[in-house]
Amino acid sequence: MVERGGGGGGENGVAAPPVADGAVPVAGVEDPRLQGISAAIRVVPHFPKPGIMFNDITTLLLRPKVFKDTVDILVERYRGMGISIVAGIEARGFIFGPPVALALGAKFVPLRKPKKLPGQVISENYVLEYGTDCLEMHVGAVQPGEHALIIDDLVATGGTLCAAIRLLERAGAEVDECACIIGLPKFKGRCKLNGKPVYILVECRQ
Ligand SMILES: O=P(O)(O)OC[C@H]1O[C@H](OP(=O)(O)OP(=O)(O)O)[C@H](O)[C@@H]1O
Ligand SMILES: Nc1ncnc2[nH]cnc12
Repeated sequence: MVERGGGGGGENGVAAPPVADGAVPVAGVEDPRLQGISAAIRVVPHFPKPGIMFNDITTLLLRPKVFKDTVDILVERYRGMGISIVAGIEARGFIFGPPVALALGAKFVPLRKPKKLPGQVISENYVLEYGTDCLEMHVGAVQPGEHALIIDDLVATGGTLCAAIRLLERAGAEVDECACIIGLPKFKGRCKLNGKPVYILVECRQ
C-alpha cells in the first residue's frame, strides 16, 4: 500500500499528509456510550474559517459522565497492554491524554507546538490544510523500546498524527496505536497512519 509522507521529509523537508492503509475497527458500534459521546460534540459551522465544520469537544467536557465515558473507553482498550507512554498532542490531546495516562499508570509526554518546551527537543514538520506546522518533544522523555499510545481529539488529514508517530519513533519508542475521539468519515473508522493503527470513537460530523 502506498503511503505519502510516511518517513518525513517531503518537499521542503515537510511531510505530506498520509494515506490510510489498513483496517482497524472503531469502538464497537454496540457500545451505548458512543452515541452520547457523539451527541455531546458541538459542530460549529465556518470556524475558524469559512467552509470548516468545527467539531468542538468543549461541550463534551461540560458533561462529566460523557467525559468519563470517553476516558473509560480508552482506558478499557489499553489497560494491560504494557503501554508506558501516553503522548498527547497540543492542545486538545492534553485534555484526554493525562487521565488516560494516570489510569494506565503510564507517563504523559506532551507533544507541543514550536518553542513551547524549555529543554532540548526534536522536531517534526507537517502539512496542514493551509500551510505547515511543527510538533516538538523533549529529548529524554522517551526511552528506546518503550511502548507508546498517542492521543488527540480529532484526525482529519492525519498529518498531525504522522508527525507525532515520527517523533516517538525517532526516540526509539514503539507506537502501539493512535487514539482519537473523532475521525473524518473518509477514514470510515478504519485506518493506519505510517503503518500504525488509529482507533476512532466517533465520526466527525460535517
Ligand atoms: O489530522 P489533521 O489534519 O492533522 O488535523 C488534526 C489536528 O487539528 C487540530 O489541531 P490544530 O492544528 O487545530 O491545533 P490546536 O489543537 O492547537 O487548535 C486537532 O486538534 C488535531 O490536532
Ligand atoms: N473539522 C475540525 N474540527 C475540529 N478540529 C479540527 N482539526 C482539523 N479539522 C477539524
